[in-house]
Amino acid sequence: MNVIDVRDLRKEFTVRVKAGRLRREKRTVAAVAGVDLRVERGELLGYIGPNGAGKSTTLKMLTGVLTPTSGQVRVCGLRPVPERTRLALRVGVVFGQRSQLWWDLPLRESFDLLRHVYRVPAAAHAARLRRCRDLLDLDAFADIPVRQLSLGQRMRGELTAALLHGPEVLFLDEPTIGLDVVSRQAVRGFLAELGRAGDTTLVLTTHDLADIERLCPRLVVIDHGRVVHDGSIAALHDRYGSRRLVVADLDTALPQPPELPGAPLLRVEADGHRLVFALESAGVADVVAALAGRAALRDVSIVEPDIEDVVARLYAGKEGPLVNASGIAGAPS
Ligand SMILES: Nc1ncnc2c1ncn2[C@@H]1O[C@H](COP(=O)(O)OP(=O)(O)OP(=O)(O)O)[C@@H](O)[C@H]1O
Repeated sequence: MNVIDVRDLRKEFTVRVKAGRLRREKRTVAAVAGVDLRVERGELLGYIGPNGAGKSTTLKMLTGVLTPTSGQVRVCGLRPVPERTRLALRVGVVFGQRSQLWWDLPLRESFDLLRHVYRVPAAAHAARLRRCRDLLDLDAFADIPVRQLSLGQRMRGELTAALLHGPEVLFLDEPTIGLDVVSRQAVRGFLAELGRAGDTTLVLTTHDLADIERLCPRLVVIDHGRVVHDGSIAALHDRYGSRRLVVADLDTALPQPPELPGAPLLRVEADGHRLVFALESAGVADVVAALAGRAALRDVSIVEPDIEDVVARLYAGKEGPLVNASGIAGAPS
C-alpha cells in the first residue's frame, strides 16, 4: 500500500516584486509545480533538489502545514490539512531548523510530556525510549535542559521525540545540517537501523548527498517544483554515463598503453606511470588480469563514480557523459 500518494501537487505563492522605482507588482511563484509521488510502506526516500526547488514546501504540504493550491495528497490515507490532528498521531517530523522540545526542560522530561500529549501506553513508550537511548546514546545528556545542549545532542533528542509515538512515516528536513562527524554518523546509523527494521517509511530532504548514499535506495530529485529524477542512485549514474574507474600505477611506463576490451583508456598520467581506465562492459578482475599480463603493477585502485558530480550536472540541466570526480573527461591526454 502507498503510505504517501501525491498527484499533480501544486503550490503557488503570491509575492510582491519591485517593478520600477516606486512600483511593486504581484507575481505568482510556483514553488511546487505538479509533483507526482507514490511511496510504499517501509521505503527510504531521499527528496533532494537545489535551493528553492520546492522540497520544504512539499514536506509542509505532506504534513498539513501548508494547504496545496491544487492536486491530491494522501498520507497514511489521510488528507493532511483537514485531518491534521489524526495525521499527527501517525507521522513524525524532524525539521533541522525547528524544535519540538521544551527549551527549559531536560530531554527526559520532554519525552515524558510527549508520552502524555500522544497518549502512548507506558510500556510502548518505555520500549521505544530504550531503543533510542541505546542507539543514540542519550543518557549522557538526558538531564540537561534542551537550551544547553549542543546541536548534535539536540538533534538526537529531536529524533527520539519524533519517534516516541511510533509514527508510520518520518519526515526529516536536513537532519544532519551543522552536525559534526560523530553526531552525523550517529544520526545516519540510527536512521539506517530504523530503515532496516522496515516498519517506518522515511522521507529525507538534505543537501548532504552522503546521507542519501548511506540511507536511501530511492532518490527523487526536484527542480523548479518538478520531479526531474525518480529512481535509484545507480539509475542516475546510468543516465549520466558515469562509470567506475580503474587506476593502475606501473613500475615502468609502457611504450604504448594497452587497449583493453570493455575498458577504454581515459588518461595517462605521471609520465606514463599511471593509467586510468573506465569500466564499461569489462569487470575489474578482467582489467587487472589483462594489465598484470602486460606491465609490472605497483598499485591498482577502483574509483567509484561520484554522486555529487552527477547531481551537480542534473541541477545544471546538463545531460550526457560525466566528467567525474577525478576530472577525467573521456580522452587520454
Ligand atoms: N511563504 C512563501 N512565500 C513566498 N514564496 C515562498 C514561500 N515559501 C517558499 N517560497 C518560494 O518557493 C520556492 C521553493 O521554496 P522551498 O523552501 O520549498 O525550497 P527548498 O527546495 O526547500 O529550498 P532550500 O534547499 O533552499 O531549503 C522558492 O522560490 C521560495 O522562495
